[in-house]
Amino acid sequence: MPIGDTTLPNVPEETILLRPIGLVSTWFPEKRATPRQPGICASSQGKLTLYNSVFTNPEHALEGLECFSHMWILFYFHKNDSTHVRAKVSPPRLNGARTGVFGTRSPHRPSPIGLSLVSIDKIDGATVYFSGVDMVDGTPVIDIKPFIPQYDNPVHYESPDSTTVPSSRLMDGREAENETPASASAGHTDSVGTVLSLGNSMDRSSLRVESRIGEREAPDGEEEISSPSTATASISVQSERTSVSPSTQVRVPSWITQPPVSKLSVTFTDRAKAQLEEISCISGTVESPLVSIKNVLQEDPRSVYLRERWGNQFYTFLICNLHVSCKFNDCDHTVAVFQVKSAGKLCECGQPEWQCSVHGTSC
Ligand SMILES: C[S@@+](CC[C@H](N)C(=O)[O-])C[C@H]1O[C@@H](n2cnc3c(N)ncnc32)[C@H](O)[C@@H]1O
Repeated sequence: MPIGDTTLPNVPEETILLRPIGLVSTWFPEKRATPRQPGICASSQGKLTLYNSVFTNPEHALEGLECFSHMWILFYFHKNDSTHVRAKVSPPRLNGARTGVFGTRSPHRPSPIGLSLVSIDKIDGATVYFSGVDMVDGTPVIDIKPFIPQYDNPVHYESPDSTTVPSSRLMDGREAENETPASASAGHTDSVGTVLSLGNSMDRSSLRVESRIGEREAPDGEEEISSPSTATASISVQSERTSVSPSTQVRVPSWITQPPVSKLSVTFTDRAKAQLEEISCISGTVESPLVSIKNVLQEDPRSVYLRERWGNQFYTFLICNLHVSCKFNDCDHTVAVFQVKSAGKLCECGQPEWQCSVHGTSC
């Protein structure tokens, strides 16, 4: 087909049918307070169970995936309320500024497909257990693919032994082997012109971070009127290795590296702590939910609309078997958890009862 010809043969403009391969189970029954990217709750676990209908033996399709530490999940934003998609969205971390939907990771897009990089914990039959969750419970999965830094990372280079590239931090905060410097750039940012060493002796790569005004990712797609941001920044990945070509420069806007909104400080009242401890006696799983609650709240899960319209408001959400109530204080960038109630027991299999379809109410 000639370049520029926008008509594709045999692909009707509005009807590409895709078949989900399975569903994910996560701790987040609602969109509200679901982490905006997998790295926010890097240790929060989810699982993907393949449908029997896709393959007669779905576990066969997973053979070989266990050799990889991470995988991409492509999923369908099935809980989007509106079918009306706008060209510009207001990501919460852009603090009200609008930007083009394709310049964001907003769920509100013409083809509502999500893309998350997660860490593979275990594969058991037709189920993949993973860490790093930004999906609502029950989200349909369209596809999964192994994460291959040699393919997926623009800073591709040949290492001397061709398989060993330096270990460094991935976006989900875990250590991973076979990772190249660019994906390690998140979280290693500094002010204008700072050169950051990745600290590995093998490739001696360094990051030059040139950023001006700060903003950051994590859109929720809400449309609100506000002044557009003109902030720009670039991250140049520089390497002393000769095999790295100029095309390895990676650029992101400064709202990824330096958000205009600060992280919140999360506190628990004594009452909330006591309630958590009490629930922990029942479920025995409080430590991770506690960490997850903190991680969710410090990133401010509210939409810009909620934040601007309702200011220092009470906010409640569900996480695992917990119903959490808190209060934001936007003046001092704090959020206090004042109540944690049980939102149902945990099933004997360790999942919240609302989530367990196998055991249901019998346990
Ligand atoms: C900002 S998106 C990012 C998803 C993915 N990492 C990406 O970049 O494409 C994550 C947010 O989408 C929303 N979300 C998650 N699962 C969803 C679903 N099944 N339907 C609708 N919205 C969903 C939640 O509000 C979550 O915080």
